[in-house]
Amino acid sequence: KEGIDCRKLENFSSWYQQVVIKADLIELYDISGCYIFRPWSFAIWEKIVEFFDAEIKKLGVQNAYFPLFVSERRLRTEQEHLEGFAAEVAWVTKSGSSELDEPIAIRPTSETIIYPAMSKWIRSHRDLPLKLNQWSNVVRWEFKHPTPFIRSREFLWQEGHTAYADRSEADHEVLQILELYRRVYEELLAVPVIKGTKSDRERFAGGLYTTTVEAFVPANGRAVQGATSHSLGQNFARMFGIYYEGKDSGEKLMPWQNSWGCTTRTIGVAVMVHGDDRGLVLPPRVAPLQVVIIPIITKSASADVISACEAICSCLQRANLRVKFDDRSEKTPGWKFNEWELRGVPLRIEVGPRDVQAGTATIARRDTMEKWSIRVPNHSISEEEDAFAQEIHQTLVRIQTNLFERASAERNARIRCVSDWGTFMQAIVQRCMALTPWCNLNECEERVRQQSVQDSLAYRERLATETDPSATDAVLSGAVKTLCMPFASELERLGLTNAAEWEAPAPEKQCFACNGPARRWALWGRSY
Ligand SMILES: O=C1CCCN[C@@H]1CCCn1cnc2cc(F)c(F)cc2c1=O
Ligand SMILES: [Mg+2]
Repeated sequence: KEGIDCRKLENFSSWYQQVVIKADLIELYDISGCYIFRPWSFAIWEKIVEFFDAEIKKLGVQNAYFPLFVSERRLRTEQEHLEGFAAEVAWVTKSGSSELDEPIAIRPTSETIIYPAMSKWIRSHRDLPLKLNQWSNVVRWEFKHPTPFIRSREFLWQEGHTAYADRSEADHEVLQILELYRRVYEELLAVPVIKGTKSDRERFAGGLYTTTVEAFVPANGRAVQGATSHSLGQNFARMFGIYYEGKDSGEKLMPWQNSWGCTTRTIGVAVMVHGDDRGLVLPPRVAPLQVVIIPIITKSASADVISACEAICSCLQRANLRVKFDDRSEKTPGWKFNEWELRGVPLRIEVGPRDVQAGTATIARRDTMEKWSIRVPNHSISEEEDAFAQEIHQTLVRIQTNLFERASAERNARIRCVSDWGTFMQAIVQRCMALTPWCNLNECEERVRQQSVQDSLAYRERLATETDPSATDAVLSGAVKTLCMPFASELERLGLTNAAEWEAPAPEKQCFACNGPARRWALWGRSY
């Protein structure tokens, strides 16, 4: 199959649609917004699940499974929380040719399914803390343009739902889970994220506060919400009648609840951040295949080359690396090089006749496209085999680190600290994120959203007249919104050293948009 026929930085959306198909991550499907997860992407999700599931079990979370369906009555338990989402709910109204008496919703999230059960299970303080998680699919009938992995009408996720007697324990868990989400992105997917709190406008309205990890796609200048961890306070306990008997007095108390979710959007973010014009670039930690071995066969020396490849393959398999010997005789080495580069395999080992004579092989890194010669072990000496496997493992670690450092440098270069509207809009039209002193008022955020749309349209017009019309499609569409209010520690981690004022802007600081008193530092950007 042919490679990607456009450049990532020239036509990002076409590049992305081609990569997800040609790297065998997904197959298209005849229902809009729905995609088939082929093994190459499902294996990545499995790595994320394996890591996160093990970590939440260390925190005492138990997995359970709740029904896919929820009655209309039950879904409407929480009116205001639903009203904003009603258009996204998918309903079953028939079975066979007969209408159902009552329409049944397909879960878009499971609060209204889980919390009535929780109110039965939580009676005494001894029933707390209750910590449940569900791995499942959910359906949200989005109307915005679908994007594989990033925005789809069905996606896979985990949703955690916990209840605590002690508020501080609940608050602590919110941040523990957020740290796990950071690790999923930064340690598994090599994608840098920024932790912070959502503004009043962006948070989960049914809860108390929302924390988030925010990613960024330099190639198109858009931020992506990576995963969210909410404190619900006692709001849902009140709504669903979840009470328990206090320890000393028999009084009825409400637990403090959290909910947290991470979805298959993770896969799309990694594709967008690391991919290049040759296709997918996979972080070794989640790569379904870490090393592919390719024989360079000539008439004469084929048997020796094949056995040399097989020996290398079994040596690396014994070292628990995910390795494949591509011995297909009907494909040329060149074809195989392109295929495995397109699919993002981190390392390639080539073995030709001269290598067999010299006891060497050629190794090629997918992230830097560097190629060099290495010594292969004498396969009867186990120390040499161990050393070889160790060397390959070290190289994979270097690739993982390089991907994270490269993505971090690119992301950091796209954060502008600004304190007035002009430089704010300049940052935005230059496809950057903007860190600003902000009043933290809802109506101010609303005005920034509206004004930013107008200003970038005006900017687009000016561009169209002054320069070539094509320059205008460089100006992103869509409103600017707050991505998060970064934790002070995050701003230090970003190397923004004047941390002293990061806890809160100095009192004389004014909001960049309305000049009112600045109370927070806010990170803004265009997002998915
Ligand atoms: O984000 C999470 C983490 C996992 C558990 N749920 C929370 C809040 C989900 C917020 N949300 C998000 N989207 C929704 C879409 C709907 F169609 C709908 F009926 C409800 C919702 C909805 O409540
Ligand atoms: Mg939504």
